[in-house]
Amino acid sequence: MSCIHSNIILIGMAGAGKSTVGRLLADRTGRPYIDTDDLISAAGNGTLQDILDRDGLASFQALEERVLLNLSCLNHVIATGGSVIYSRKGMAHLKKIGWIVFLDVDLDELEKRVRNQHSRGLINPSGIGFDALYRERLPLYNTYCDLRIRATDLSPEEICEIIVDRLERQADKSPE
Ligand SMILES: Nc1ncnc2c1ncn2[C@@H]1O[C@H](COP(=O)(O)OP(=O)(O)O)[C@@H](O)[C@H]1O
Ligand SMILES: O=C(O)C1=C[C@@H](OP(=O)(O)O)[C@@H](O)[C@H](O)C1
Ligand SMILES: [Mg+2]
Repeated sequence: MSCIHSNIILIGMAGAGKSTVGRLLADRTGRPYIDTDDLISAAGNGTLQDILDRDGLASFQALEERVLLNLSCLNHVIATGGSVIYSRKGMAHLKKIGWIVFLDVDLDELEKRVRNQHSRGLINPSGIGFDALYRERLPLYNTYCDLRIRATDLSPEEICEIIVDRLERQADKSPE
């Protein structure tokens, strides 16, 4: 989908910077900001880890899918949680309503940023380590994205700049 009037949707591993970049990008572009983690928290009455501990993995994933399918906004910046790529229906919906940007950060850097792997509410259906989770998810992020940014050595401002630049180039190409 063209990125001009649609939502800009950030995907990537936990710790990739989706929420940080999302807020910045919303400020820069004047678009409202949504974090699907906040919607899950509100709908599930608790932190993500609380919901996971209380209701279990399948319920969490059903709730996440419901939240994704209920998104009907236009022109927003949407930061997702790292686990969205496990919902085929949810991702099909996101593809329809937005332009999907994958923040691709190397495993070493993610491990430095995500120290609280066991209390962070990570969705890990196969029960594997963080490195294996990264390898399991990488092809999914790559499959679903419209733009991949190799973000390991970039600041949030630089990532934001790349996305804004792409938006502006897209706008230049569109007919009046
Ligand atoms: N580009 C970046 N460079 C360095 N640290 C970053 C960058 N983006 C985010 N961070 C830091 O990484 C951590 C996770 O960021 P966050 O935005 O919550 O990621 P996500 O929403 O993808 O899980 C935070 O401590 C944040 O300050
Ligand atoms: O990667 C994951 O399994 C998850 C990442 C979290 O969001 P962030 O990617 O914003 O950290 C949150 O959605 C949930 O705890 C599951
Ligand atoms: Mg986040």
